[in-house]
Amino acid sequence: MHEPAVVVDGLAVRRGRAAVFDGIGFRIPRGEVTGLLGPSGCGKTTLLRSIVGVQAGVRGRIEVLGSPAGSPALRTRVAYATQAASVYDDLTVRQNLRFFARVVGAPSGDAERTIELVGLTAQADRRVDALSGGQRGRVSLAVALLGSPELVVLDEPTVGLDPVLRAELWTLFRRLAADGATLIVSSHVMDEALRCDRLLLLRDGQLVADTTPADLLASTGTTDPEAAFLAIIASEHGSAADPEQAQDPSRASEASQDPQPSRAPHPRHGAEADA
Ligand SMILES: Nc1ncnc2c1ncn2[C@@H]1O[C@H](COP(=O)(O)OP(=O)(O)OP(=O)(O)O)[C@@H](O)[C@H]1O
Repeated sequence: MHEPAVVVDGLAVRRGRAAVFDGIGFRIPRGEVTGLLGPSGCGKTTLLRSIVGVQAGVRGRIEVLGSPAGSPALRTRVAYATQAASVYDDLTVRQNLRFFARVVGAPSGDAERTIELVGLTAQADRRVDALSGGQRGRVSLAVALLGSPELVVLDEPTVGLDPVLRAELWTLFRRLAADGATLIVSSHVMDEALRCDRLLLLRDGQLVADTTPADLLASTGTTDPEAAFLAIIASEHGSAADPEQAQDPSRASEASQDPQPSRAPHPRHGAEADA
């Protein structure tokens, strides 16, 4: 049995004056796709940033591939694609990939491999500023996949994509895991839960479930993950779930939505630590 890819114990994170997490813990197994799901503002990005080692104000233990999160030894082994596409607008897709391939020391040919992986071969010679939002996101994803990292951390990679593209990306995630990579994929679209091997469900900085899709549905007696999430919330509070949220759990904490600003040009190295 392999060591888990990620071990988190007693994680507490403060951002500004507020505590986002106050002592959560879990394990993420290797070679699987773990979905990090929960409403907007629940702490998904903060947790991903903590795992990647770019979040300030972190207490507790986070081990990634056997080393403390953020260790220099993890630089080429862990990839992180933020919500903001972190690529150069005035370069073509291919130029971006070739540039970042040199930065991370990826083998020659890796630029072409990752362009193909994310389905951008036809756009390879287009400048990034001439691409759609979804295509730009996929350029960022291709950069993250350079050098075949062992752990791939993706913050809402399917947001804003049409259903066909979403399905294609999930096929790619499954393929990467089948080839041995560990993926952590955040989403506030509960339907995506069913595509994961494991699920971490967050709400207001609390880990409300650490489970599998099958167990989530079985334990809540529901047939869709959105209803399951609401059933968990309801059981925690001993009350019926809010029918408003039943329409769209992402509305639960919309007031605290706070998009991440654009980060460092290289997703692999993420951003400087901030609040
Ligand atoms: N730079 C910051 N400074 C202070 N508080 C922040 C900062 N960024 C986020 N927060 C707060 O931390 C909490 C968790 O935010 P986070 O971005 O991790 O949530 P999320 O689940 O990723 O949300 P979304 O799905 O909208 O991206 C929220 O209450 C948010 O307002």
